[in-house]
Amino acid sequence: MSDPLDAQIVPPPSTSGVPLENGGTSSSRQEPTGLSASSSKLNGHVPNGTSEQTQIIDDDKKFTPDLAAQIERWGFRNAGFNYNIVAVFGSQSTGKSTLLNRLFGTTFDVMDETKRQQTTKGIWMCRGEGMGVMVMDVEGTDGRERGEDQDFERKSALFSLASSEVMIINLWEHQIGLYQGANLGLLKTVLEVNLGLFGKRVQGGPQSRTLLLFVIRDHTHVTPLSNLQNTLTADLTRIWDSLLKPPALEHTQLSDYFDLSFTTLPHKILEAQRFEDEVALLRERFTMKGREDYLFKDVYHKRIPADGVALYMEHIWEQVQTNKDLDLPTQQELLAQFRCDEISTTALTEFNQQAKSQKRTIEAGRVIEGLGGLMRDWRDQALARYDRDASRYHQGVYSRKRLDMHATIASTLSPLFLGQLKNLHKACLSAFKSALHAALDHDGYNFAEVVDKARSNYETKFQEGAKEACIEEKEWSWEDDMGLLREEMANVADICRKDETKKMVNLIERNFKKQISEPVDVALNKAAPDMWDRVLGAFKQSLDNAKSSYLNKAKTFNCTEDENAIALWSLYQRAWLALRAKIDEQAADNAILGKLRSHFEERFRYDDQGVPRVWQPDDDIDGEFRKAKEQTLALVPLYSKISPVDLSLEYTPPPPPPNTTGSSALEEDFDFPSSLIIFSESKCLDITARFRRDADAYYVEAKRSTVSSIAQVPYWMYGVMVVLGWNEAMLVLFNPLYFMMSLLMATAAYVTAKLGLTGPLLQLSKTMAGEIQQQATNRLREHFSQPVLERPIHGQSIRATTSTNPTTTTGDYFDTDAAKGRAQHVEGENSAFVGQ
Ligand SMILES: Nc1nc2c(ncn2[C@@H]2O[C@H](COP(=O)(O)OP(=O)(O)OP(=O)(O)O)[C@@H](O)[C@H]2O)c(=O)[nH]1
Repeated sequence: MSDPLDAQIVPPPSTSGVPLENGGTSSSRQEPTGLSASSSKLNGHVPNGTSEQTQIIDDDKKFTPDLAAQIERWGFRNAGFNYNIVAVFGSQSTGKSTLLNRLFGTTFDVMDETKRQQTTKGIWMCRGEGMGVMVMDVEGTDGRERGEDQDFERKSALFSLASSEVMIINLWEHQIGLYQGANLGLLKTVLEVNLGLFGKRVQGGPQSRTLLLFVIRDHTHVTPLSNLQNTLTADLTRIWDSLLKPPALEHTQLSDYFDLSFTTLPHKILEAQRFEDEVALLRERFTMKGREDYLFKDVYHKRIPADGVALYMEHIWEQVQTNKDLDLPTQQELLAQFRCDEISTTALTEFNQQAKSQKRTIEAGRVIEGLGGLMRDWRDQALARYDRDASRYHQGVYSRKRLDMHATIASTLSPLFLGQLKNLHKACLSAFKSALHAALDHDGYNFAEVVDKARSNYETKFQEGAKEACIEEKEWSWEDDMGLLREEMANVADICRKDETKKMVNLIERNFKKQISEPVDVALNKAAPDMWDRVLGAFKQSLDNAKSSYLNKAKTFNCTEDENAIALWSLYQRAWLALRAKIDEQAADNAILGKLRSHFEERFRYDDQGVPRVWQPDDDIDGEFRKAKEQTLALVPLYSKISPVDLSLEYTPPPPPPNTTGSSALEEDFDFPSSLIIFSESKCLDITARFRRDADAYYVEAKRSTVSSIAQVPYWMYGVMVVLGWNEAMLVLFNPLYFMMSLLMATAAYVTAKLGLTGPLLQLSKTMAGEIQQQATNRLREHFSQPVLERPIHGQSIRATTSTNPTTTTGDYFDTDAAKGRAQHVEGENSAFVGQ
């Protein structure tokens, strides 16, 4: 018999002697040459467990619950089929136990010579010493203790036949030929129960045979073995023929079920040595597998794995006890089911612990590296454990239970696989996002390339991880998850693309604003009829630049034509609004008034060469004022609307592309025609009025400046001063004190000049003088800004509403003529003041 696990079974240690009756040992008793070696060779895979005997069926016909444990103690737990069972059958006190102890080194009790009463009650079992044999000592038949009760005899025969490979029939030589003495009744029982037991299987051909080994004791050599053998064979055949067989078995032969073997042993006491020698030779037939007359042939084996023997025997005995039909195949199947379940449960317990160890990690959302390998290991280990123990049982049951076990394993591992897929999915998606953002943080990326690279990278990672974890290729699948991941990555890329497109448009818009800022400032600050031509020219130029930079970048974004159309449309709108914002900045109230004022000043306060004018009393201030004012006021309508002189420069925004609804917030607010108007009509009037007030103030100031020039000190006054101050000068020159002081001052002036301090001193003096002048001017202005009526001036009064400060004017606007009249009043006042 071959078993893949045989090699793992530890060989039993050799023994120096075999136990004799009642547990004694005989060191004098020699094992036949080569026995130890051969038995070790034969049963090397079975550990040499204890030879302690156990009563498997007691006097009350009860089966022991301890057999399984005992078999394990004997070391047969993992022996598989590498064991043999032998039973002995025969009349009471015919030396059965003695024979077994001698043959197998067992420790069965032997009858006490002095009492001559039954020793073996029920059925006992013991492990053969140094060999993988379970030996059954069956209660003797014809026992006076059981009297006419042959029930146990029958049952024990049935039980022995169902379990053992070799049944030793033990009988005295002198019993042969006698009906009772030769145990013919016993033999009849054996054959009868055999029919009931194995008869059913004859229809399909006998599958298991049993060896009946006749051991003829106290052989005197008077009758040769061959004669005894013939007699016994004839008796058996006769009994077989006389049996009432079921019709289907009518023509079956004894040899269909049994092999017969015969041997003799001399008298144990009279020929002690020969007895021992013969026993040793017989023992070799049990232990030396290579011998031709080896007794434990494979064909006799009942094919019950060692770990199931106890259970099998228990079931058999239960059936026998309840007088039920003993159907061995069914029993074997039942046993297989029971044992396969047990083995599977044991294997699954360890498997479940292994699977549970990784469950938490998966539930925590982490990906377990090499989970597939782990799961494969757990599964294979569990199946291997199951195969090792269960494959020896009924093949149908074994395969069926294996499938069940496989399904259980798959269903236990499935949540781990699904969890791993989920975690893998999440991890890949998040890594994809990070990779995308990391790549986009660098300048000069190609969006399409970045997305393709990241997508293929994480698709491959997911695929590899999923494939690795998918250990049930037929039942589990990951392709749907892969599809989902692809979709989600596409969505992420799409969102990212839109964000990046927005960023790009914003950047282009910023650049656009920078580009148009200066040309617009320059054009609007220098008002000219072609002012808008220059603004729109710069706008179009910048817009073309913006469009080409968008299209260049958009190529790498894989944008569709529609998306490009929408983005460009939005860009045009934003560009136009940016231009409008820039214009609004330049056309704000104060800014536009400033522009008008400076335009007016350029023309009114400076001459044609750009030199500031010093108004002389005979200058045509009114004419210049009117001219400059009209020219400036002509700018207001120019500023009020964007309208180029060259119509080709007119800008018309492109129509919105189809399907743009909701795509841009600008769409609803954007009204291009009204955006061309910078000032409304009322605003124009307002600006005009405000400018006029400013211009009037300039006019008044110009007029006043002529008065100031008239008020200058005449040159002859200096001559008068010299004449009148002559005496004082002489006084200084001729007075030593004054002279010394003058000399000191002159020296100080010289030193100052030499030290280069003249400049700072002059500057200081100038500043001081300027400050004094300023103070004086302010005082004078304050004085003149009071209503004339409040001042002690003769002459006629003027209206109290006038003021020199244009910004504080609160009265009605007055036109040029009114200003002229008012200036004349002021002029009169100033003359009066100077006169004073
Ligand atoms: N004449 C003779 N006596 C033997 C032989 N072998 C054993 N005996 C004796 O027969 C007696 C019964 O021996 P057991 O071995 O107890 O016989 P048994 O058949 O096991 O007896 P039970 O278990 O009571 O049925 C003992 O006194 C033995 O010494 C033998 O070969 N020849």
